[in-house]
Amino acid sequence: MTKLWNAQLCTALGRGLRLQSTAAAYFPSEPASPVLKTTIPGPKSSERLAELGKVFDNRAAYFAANYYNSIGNYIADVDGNQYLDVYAQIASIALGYNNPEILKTAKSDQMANALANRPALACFPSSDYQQILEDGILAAAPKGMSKVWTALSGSDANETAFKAAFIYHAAKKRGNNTFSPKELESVMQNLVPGASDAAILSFEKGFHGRLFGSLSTTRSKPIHKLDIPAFNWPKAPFPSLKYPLDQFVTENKKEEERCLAEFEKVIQQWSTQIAAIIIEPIQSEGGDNHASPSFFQSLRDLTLKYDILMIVDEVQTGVGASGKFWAHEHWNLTTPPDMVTFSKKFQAAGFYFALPELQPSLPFRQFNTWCGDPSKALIARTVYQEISKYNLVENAATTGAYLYGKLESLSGEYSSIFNLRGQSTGTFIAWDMSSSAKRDMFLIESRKLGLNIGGCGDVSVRLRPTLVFEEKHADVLVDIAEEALKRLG
Ligand SMILES: O=C(O)CCC(=O)C(=O)O
Ligand SMILES: NCCCC(=O)O
Repeated sequence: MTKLWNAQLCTALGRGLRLQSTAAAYFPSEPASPVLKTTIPGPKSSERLAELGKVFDNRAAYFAANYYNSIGNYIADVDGNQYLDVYAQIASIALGYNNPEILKTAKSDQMANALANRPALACFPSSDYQQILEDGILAAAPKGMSKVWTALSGSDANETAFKAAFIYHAAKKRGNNTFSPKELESVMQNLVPGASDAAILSFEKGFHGRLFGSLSTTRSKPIHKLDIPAFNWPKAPFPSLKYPLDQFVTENKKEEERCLAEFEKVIQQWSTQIAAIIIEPIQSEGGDNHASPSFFQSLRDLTLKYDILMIVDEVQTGVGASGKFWAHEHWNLTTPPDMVTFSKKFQAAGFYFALPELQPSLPFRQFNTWCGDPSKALIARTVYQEISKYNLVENAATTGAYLYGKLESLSGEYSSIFNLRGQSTGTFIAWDMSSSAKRDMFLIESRKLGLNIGGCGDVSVRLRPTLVFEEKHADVLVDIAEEALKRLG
């Protein structure tokens, strides 16, 4: 009895301690608050950026970082300043800077071997690649998916998913694996029937990358797309919800119904086959736009009705920050999506799938020299294992709920921040400000106060901290945000 009680107490304490102190356990010397040694940007940062700018376009740079001195949730710059980082390399640092377990993996023999002898994976895979995948990327696979194709970036993950969708539909139409002479000849002229005129449908304000195919599905900002040739592919509206959600239930339901009706109309009227739709669970670059689980369920139903594949782009939402490992788990779909793409916090990129037919009938069709990178798959394995060991998805959910509560109070006090969103999506929280200029000023003032924070859409501020972001970090974030708001007046 005593033994059992002790065991239960230890488990409960261990869990509590883990939830409270993972950052402290990993990073005993993480600062308690930002360290500011110079004005921001500091003189060395400006000098470094000016030098780098002579050979590399760094006009988007915020400051010159010092990654040796960055630790946990704090990023350092070359002037010795340390900022609480709630942008985390555009949502891409899962376990904090210089995480000891990531460093251990980085310094392992297996990593050295993978880096020194980078394989052309499809032709010469190493004997341990399956195990690396099974213990990491595949162990994390969304429900219903047991296969993966690894890629090089989020854009590449999406584009390889598009290719799988086109090849899948063409094979289905053809009914066999024999290509006609006309197909073989026309494809070399970039013409149908060898080249496909099928399309990928995406949503207004969606962001799916910047390569040629993925850019055609990106609809967030004109500046990304200007001057680049684009496919003539369809788009459908994404709901524009009103906040707070509980005050606009009827309006928001109507808005989602409008978007679904429009979506179905686009499908019915499009003149060529729509091979797949691609959608983010929370549109990120385009402004942190949310929709309800029932909206996504209805989309899924419509894709099944019209024999269109559903690709869920979890490049930014995946790997824990939404309070679920995969954000689409919030929807409880009756039928899983056909493909789920990933990158960012996993460092490795690619797409998961279930249907065996999403693998082309022949090799060298879905192919390039690298087909991913075992060194990144090793990092993904450590990311997954550490997330599991320390319940970091749960940490994102509970810290997010705490942070949301504090921000809700702040938005009650300061009318300059509104449309707070992300109430039950972990630390995936955002809000709007009255104009782009105001939002940009807020980001700059926050940085001057030691908070590295990012924007999205035209007027939104988005939070993308690591998975080892805890309540003590949330307190620092909210204090600085309040001070920045006061300074803006
Ligand atoms: O800002 C984002 O959400 C996406 C970042 C990115 O991949 C890009 O801008 O190309
Ligand atoms: N989508 C680009 C994000 C870069 C930035 O504004 O920080």
